[in-house]
Order: sequence, then C-alpha cells, then structure tokens
Amino acid sequence: MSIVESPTTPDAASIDPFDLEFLRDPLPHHAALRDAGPVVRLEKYGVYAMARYDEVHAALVDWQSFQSAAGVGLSNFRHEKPWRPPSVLLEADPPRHDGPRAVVAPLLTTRRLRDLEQQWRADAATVVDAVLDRGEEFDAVTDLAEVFPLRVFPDAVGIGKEGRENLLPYGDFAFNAFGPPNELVTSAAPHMPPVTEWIGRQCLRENLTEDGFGAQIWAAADRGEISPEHAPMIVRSLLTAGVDTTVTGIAAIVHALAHTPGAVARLRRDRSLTRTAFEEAVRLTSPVQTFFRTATRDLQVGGVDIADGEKILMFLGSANRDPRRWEDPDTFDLDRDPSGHVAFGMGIHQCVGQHIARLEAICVLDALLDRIVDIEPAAPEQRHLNNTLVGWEHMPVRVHRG
Ligand code: HEM
Ligand SMILES: CCOc1cccc(C(=O)O)c1
Repeated sequence: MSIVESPTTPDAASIDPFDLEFLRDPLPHHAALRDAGPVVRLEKYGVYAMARYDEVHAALVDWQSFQSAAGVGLSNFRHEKPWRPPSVLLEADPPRHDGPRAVVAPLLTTRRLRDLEQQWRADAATVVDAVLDRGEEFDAVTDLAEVFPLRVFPDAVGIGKEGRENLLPYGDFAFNAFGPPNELVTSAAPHMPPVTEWIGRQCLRENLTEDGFGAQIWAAADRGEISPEHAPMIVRSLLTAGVDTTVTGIAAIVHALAHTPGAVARLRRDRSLTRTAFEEAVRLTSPVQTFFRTATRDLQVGGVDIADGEKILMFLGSANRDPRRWEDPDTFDLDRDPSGHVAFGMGIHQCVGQHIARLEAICVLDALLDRIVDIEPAAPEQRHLNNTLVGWEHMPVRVHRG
C-alpha cells in the first residue's frame, strides 16, 4: 500500500490537539499528522508530535531518551510546579519508579485477579440483567459502562462506601490536567478542592479495608519495599487511572459490536475470541489517546532535531490506526492479531492495571453474549470531551434477545 508522504502538510504544524473540535473528531487530524512526517512541531504549544506507530513505539520503549519524570502532560516539571505531587509511577523514571512498580505489578496479575473473577462475573450478570429487565433499548454508557467499574473497582481497592461519586470527576480532571489550561480544565477546577481532598483521605491506611489492593500496598511499606509516604500516592494512582479509563474500555467494546454486523453472533459461536475482541476494541478506540515525554538529551527523530528538555506528544490512538502498521486500520476485525497495539502503552510504564481493565471488560462482554443475539445503535451517540481520554457521554443501543 503506497502511503502519500508530503514533506510537510502545511496545516499539520498548526493543529491544536486540545481544541474541542479536534477532540470531537480526532481521526482526520491524526491522518494529517501521520502524513506530515514522523515528527511534526506543533506551533501553538512548541511541542513535537509523533502520530505514527513506529515512532510512538520507539519513544515508549526508550525511557532513557524520552523521560516521564518531567511530567507526561504538557506541563514541564523542570520549570513548572505540578498541580499535585507527581505520581511515583506514571511521572517517575528509574530508579524512583522501580520500587513502586515492583510492589504494584504483582498485585494486579491475571493469577491474582482470579479470586476476583468469579465475583465480577456474578456482578456483571446482575448489572446486565437489571439493564435488560428495563427493555431492549438502553444507554451503554450511563446504564452499563459507568455502572460496572464503579460497582467492582472501588471495593477491589478497598475504599469506603461514601463519596464514590467523586471518582469519575477526579479521574476526568486528572486526565484533562495533562493538557493545557483550556475550558475543560478551567470549568472543572473550582469544583476540585473537596474532590481532591476526598481522594487523599481514601488513600490513608485507616480508611482502607484490610482485604483490598490499598491495604496490600500499605503492607508493602511495612515490609520496607516502598517508603511509607509513597503508599498513599500509589493508592492514589490506582484511583486516578483505574476508573474513567475502564468506562471507555467497556464502552469501546459495546460500540465495536453495535457497529460491526455479525460480531455478536461470531463471538457467541466462539468465546475464545472475547480477549481478542477487547484488544481490538481498545486498538480501534484507545481510551488514553495521548501522553507526553520529555527529551533527556539532544535527539534526532525522522530527521527532526529535538533538543534536550523539549516535550514530545505521543498519539497512542493515532499509532493504533496507522496504515503503515495495520491493514485496514479503521475496521474492527476479529481475525486480526491486535497484539503490539499501544493502547496500554509499552515498556516500563506499560499499564500496570491492564489485567483489571481486561477482566472488567470480558466480564461485561460475556454477560451480554450470554443474553443477547445482536446489538445495534438506537440513536446518535454523544462524545465525552477530555484532553487525554476519548469516551462517550451517551451511547443509545438496542439489543435483540433471540
Ligand atoms: C482500558 C483501561 C486502561 C487504559 C487504556 C490504560 C492506559 C494506560 C497507558 C497508556 C499507560 C501508560 C502511561 C505512560 O506510558 O506514560 C498506563 C499506565 C498506568 N495505568 Fe493504565 N490504563 C487502563 C486501566 C488502568 C487501570 C484499571 C488501572 C489501575 C488498576 C491503571 C493504572 C495505571 C497506572 C498506575 C499506570 C502507570 C504505570 C507506570 O507508570 O508504571 N490503568 N495506563
Ligand atoms: C492511565 C494512565 O495512568 C495514570 C493516569 C493518571 C495518574 C496516574 C498515576 O500514576 O497517578 C496514572
């Protein structure tokens, strides 16, 4: 397949990836950025954009040249004060990153999640039954994708029952805060102090149940595997990263099924494809669209000079639809091998919660496949705008129960 390479697509340099029109429909802008070259300097923010798979993948796995400790948002921690204390996972490089990662990763493996799977499958059945009891039309976002993660994940972390309605707005703000102080940030900021205070309280040992991920992180501090002041910060990481993302992950698989005739029937015939279906869904609709890195030395990428300290914006969602890497990239294809997608990142910061995300989505997917023979859009969907995430406010669907 011949890819049109234009030395520079004049309008690519003027693209604003945090403009609301861009966020409403990023795909044409991704194509313009990919076609403009391997690296494009975005004039508005003075940052470098990488929208092709090869360059994004290469930056993700080269943490020595593309660091996270100066922040993975637009703000450069070398010159600016972070809005909250930096994450000891997401916004840390080795060696600071190593201890927290070595503590959290073993807690969230597929083997460790097996204890949760039985309960989560029962919860998914309860949630889907409740939705379908109300009829064959429902909103896949407000009735399902937002309901299931909030039913299972806070309990798995071990936080209190009160105030959980703060989780989605907090995550939404945190992901918006990786972008510039546009209206998505400024409209939410005045409401955040009590929410941020609530999140901080949930991370304290005395407010965590003794059987959740939170308590296990504090126990690692008791064993000297992490410093005590890092324990609440690591719990905060799970609460920040672990809700809004999975809402989109679940909505993305429902969206793919509703827009791909025959997919439900195929999956009902062959349940071994459900994992592939989830991976393909997050390749196609990557919940986390972008993250920044900061150059740790003078670099040259694709013939473009990037000076030490410059910010680089990696377009994960665009990389996952790059025709240079994926055949027919915009199609949800159950016969594709989606491995290698960067929806969860890659390398030392690759999503530590991906098995949680996968398990949540598979539990909901299987509960649906047990009960419906088809699904289709029932009305136009409504996007949710965020500087970093893609998602939906509403996704009306109609199911057929056979
Ligand atoms: C579909 C759902 C999810 C998606 C698409 C997603 C995506 C990502 C991505 C792209 C990264 C890499 C960040 C980077 O390279 O800078 C990441 C890291 C991370 N994710 Fe996820 N995530 C999801 C769910 C979760 C869940 C459920 C949790 C918590 C249980 C979680 C916790 C984290 C944490 C703590 C990091 C930082 C890891 C590190 O820096 O070592 N994520 N995630
Ligand atoms: C999904 C990316 O992972 C994140 C996102 C936001 C915060 C954190 C953290 O480590 O605090 C991690």
